[in-house]
Formats: sequence, structure tokens, C-alpha cells
Amino acid sequence: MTFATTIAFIGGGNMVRSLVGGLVAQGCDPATIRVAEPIDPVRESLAGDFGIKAYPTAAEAVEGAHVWMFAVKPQVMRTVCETLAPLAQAEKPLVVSVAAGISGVQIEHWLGGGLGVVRAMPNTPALLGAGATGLFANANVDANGRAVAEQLLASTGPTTWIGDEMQMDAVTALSGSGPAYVFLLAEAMIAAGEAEGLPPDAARALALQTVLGAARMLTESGEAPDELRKRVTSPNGTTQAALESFERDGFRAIVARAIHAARERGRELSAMND
Ligand SMILES: NC(=O)C1=CN([C@@H]2O[C@H](COP(=O)(O)OP(=O)(O)OC[C@H]3O[C@@H](n4cnc5c(N)ncnc54)[C@H](O)[C@@H]3O)[C@@H](O)[C@H]2O)C=CC1
Ligand SMILES: O=C(O)[C@@H]1CCC=N1
Repeated sequence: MTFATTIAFIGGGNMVRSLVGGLVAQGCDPATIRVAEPIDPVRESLAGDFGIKAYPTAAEAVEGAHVWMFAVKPQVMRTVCETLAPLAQAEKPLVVSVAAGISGVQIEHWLGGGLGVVRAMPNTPALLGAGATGLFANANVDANGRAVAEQLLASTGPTTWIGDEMQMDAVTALSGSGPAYVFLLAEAMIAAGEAEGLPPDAARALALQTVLGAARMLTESGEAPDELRKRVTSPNGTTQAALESFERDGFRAIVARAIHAARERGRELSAMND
């Protein structure tokens, strides 16, 4: 897959490494990708690993680019946008932002108004083309802008358009942060396996393959998660003992509270950066 569109990423951190890696792996021409990243080794490693153009400042990277993809921390979005506002008004790019909690209204206002802004919430499995992305477009984004944003993110995995921007904090809490929840579960399973006497290497290999196999069954079998769970659970067997322990300890409520905390943090980030 190739893009005629030139895209400039502003920020070259973890998320951009995943996005650029996903794009290049899908056949996007590295010559159409630019990154602005002030930290020398981070910038040089992105340029070296992917063959893209990398610049120390955002102004250099965005000039003439069709899409400006903001991927700096939410706390610096305002300053970065306001610095680029005169250039944005001159060039009228399609703006895409992955910053958690920062609204399209805020971004458009900081950039001087009158711009199409797409909020995208990807996640780090984008690096493997296995990402999940929620997208929201403001009223200034036309059908072509939506198609460009969708094509950009779709090369890193499936995309889902969200009709109500208020729901983007829930998307962030579920799928944006979600890989970390699975990684935490894997860490806990490995530690528990070791605590039960397994050698560390064996605990790790068995836990990781179990997560992979379960994820594939969830996505490839067409069966609902509860049905797959029931098939593992022999009456009065070992799984039932574990699941009853999870339920007694409030596993579902723990997950719900964690995702709620993430959503609330998204709202706080929006309010504190207004
Ligand atoms: N890490 C993740 O899984 C996800 C992150 N996001 C969002 O992506 C954004 C970036 O997150 P990460 O990549 O994890 O953070 P990060 O801290 O790894 O990357 C941010 C990068 O921006 C650079 N930067 C700072 N000021 C800059 C400027 N003025 N111009 C250009 N670059 C500048 C920093 O040097 C840093 O390398 C955040 O807004 C976050 O909410 C969204 C979805 C998932
Ligand atoms: O932790 C964060 O704030 C970002 C947004 C989603 C994943 N990482």
C-alpha cells in the first residue's frame, strides 16, 4: 500500500514508532513520512530503522505536508499547536491527533480555527499491523479527509469511527490503554507460575503462548468470550476453581473500575490543558 499523501508526525515517541512501523510494514513509501522529534538519539533511531525523514523541530517537518499528525504528550499539545498556528493557517493541512483527552475543539482553537481535525486513538500493537483505532472527525473534515485519515490508520489494523466525541475518552480507556492491561495480566500469570514452582523460562513461555492462543481464539473462532471460557471450564475442575476465586475477588469490578479511572483521567487531561 502507498500514500501519495505526505504525512508529518509531530513527536517521535512510542506511539509514533508503532504507527510508522505499521505503515512501513504495510508498504507505505518511507519518503512520504516525516517525523519531528527533538531528542537526538530517538530521532536518529527512527530515521535509521525506517528510512524516513526526521527533523529536530515541528516547523521543519510539517512544512508542505498534507497531514499533520500530532503525537506529543497531552500536556504539551497546547504549546506545540500554538507555535504552529501561523503555518497551519497558511497551509490548511488535515490535522490528526492521537493525544489522549485533548478534544478536537481545543486543537482547532489552538491552531487558529477553521481546520479539519480528526482525533485518532490507536494502540501500540499498530507496530505489528494488529492495532485497534477509534476515529472521530470534526465538522470541517470532508469525505476525502475522512478517507485519508482512515487509510492512514487502517494500515496499522482495524478502525472504528465514533459518532460522539465524548466517547473518545472511553475508547482511550478501553483500547488505547488496553494493551497494558493484557501485559499486566501476562506479568501476573508468569509471576504466579513461578510462585507455583515452574522455572522462569517455562512460566514465561507457557503464559505468553496462552495469551496468544486465547487472543486468536477470541478473534478467529467467531465464538463469544463467555462461550470460549465455558469450554475450558470442566465441571468441578481446575478452571472452575480459578474462576470462582477471580469472581470472589471482584475481578469484573476491578476491570470496570480501572477502565473508568482511565476514562476519568482523559477528561482531566482535557480540562487541565484547556
Ligand atoms: N503509547 C501509547 O500506547 C499511546 C499513546 N497515545 C498518545 O500518543 C501521544 C504520545 O504518546 P507516547 O508516544 O507514548 O509518548 P512519548 O513520550 O513516548 O513520545 C512523545 C515524544 O514527543 C517528543 N516531543 C516533545 N515535544 C515535542 C515537540 N515540541 N515537537 C516534536 N516532538 C516533541 C518527545 O521528545 C517524545 O519523544 C500522547 O498524546 C498519548 O496520549 C495514544 C494512543 C496510545
Ligand atoms: O497512557 C496514556 O495516556 C496513553 C494514551 C493511551 C495509551 N497510552
